Amino acid sequence: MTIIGGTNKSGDIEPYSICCQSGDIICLVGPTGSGKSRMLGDIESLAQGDTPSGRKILINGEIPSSSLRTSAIGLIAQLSQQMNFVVDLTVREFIALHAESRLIPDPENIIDLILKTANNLSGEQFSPDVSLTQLSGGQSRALMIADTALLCPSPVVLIDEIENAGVNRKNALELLVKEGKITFVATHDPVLALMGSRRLFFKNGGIAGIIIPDEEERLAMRYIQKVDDQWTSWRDQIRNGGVLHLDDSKKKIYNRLIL
Ligand SMILES: Nc1ncnc2c1ncn2[C@@H]1O[C@H](COP(=O)(O)OP(=O)(O)OP(=O)(O)O)[C@@H](O)[C@H]1O
Repeated sequence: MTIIGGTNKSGDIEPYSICCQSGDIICLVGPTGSGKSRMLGDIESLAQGDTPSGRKILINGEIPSSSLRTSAIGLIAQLSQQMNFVVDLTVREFIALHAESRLIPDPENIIDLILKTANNLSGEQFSPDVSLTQLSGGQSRALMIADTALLCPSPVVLIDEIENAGVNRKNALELLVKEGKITFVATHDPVLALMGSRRLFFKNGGIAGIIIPDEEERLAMRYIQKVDDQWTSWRDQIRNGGVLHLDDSKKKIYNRLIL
C-alpha cells in the first residue's frame, strides 16, 4: 500500500509518500485535531484525492479499481475505540457465525484458537459461553483483535488507540505482525507509539515528519515497557484487593527516584 501525500488544513503540500508492506506497524502521533483519524479515514476509503486531505492510496503501486474501493471492507479491517455489540449471541456462537460467513469448512480449530488468543490478550479471562453483551471493554477489544488477526482476511488493520486497560497491547501488535497485517495505530500513548516500525508525526492535518525508531528509542521503549508492566501489576493487585509491598532494595530505588 502506498499513501501519496495531499495537503494539510492550510492547503500546504504534504511532501511525503509512504510505502507499507506486510508486517509493518505504522504509528500515527500528534496533538488532538492534528489529522490522525483523517488519515485512517483516507486509508479506509482508499481515498483518491476526494477527501479533505486530497491524499491518494495505491494498492500494489496501482490506483484501486472502483469495485475494490466499494468493497474496501474486505481489504481493510478497523478496530474503533468504541466496541458495542448489538447481537444476542455467546462469544463462541459469534465467532462460529463469522467463520461460517467466511466459508471456513471445519471451523472448530480456528474458533478455539481465537478464544485462546483473545483470553491471552485480555487481562480478565472469559468463557466461550458468556454473552457478547456481558464482555467488558477490554475483553471485547481482545476478542476483536484476535478475530481480526486470525479470521479476517483483510491485509490492512486500522486501530484507533488500543486502550491500556484490559488488553496486552504489545502481544496484540505482535499477533498482527505475525499474521502479516499492515497495521496503522493512531495513538497518544508513548508505549504504543514507540512500538511502530515507523512513526508519522501529524500537525495541522498533515504529516510533519516520519521517524524511524533508532537504538536509543528502542532502549527507552524497553524501559517504559518495564515501568508499564510494573504499573499494570500494581493496578491488578490493587483492584483484586491486594496491598503493595516493597522490599528494601525497591524502597531505596524509589526513595532515590522521588528525590
Ligand atoms: N489534511 C486535512 N485537510 C482538511 N481537513 C483535515 C485534514 N486533516 C484533518 N482534517 C480535519 O480536521 C479535523 C480533526 O482531525 P482528526 O479528527 O483527524 O484529528 P485527530 O488527530 O484524530 O484528533 P484526536 O487525537 O482528538 O482524535 C477533522 O474534522 C478532519 O476532517
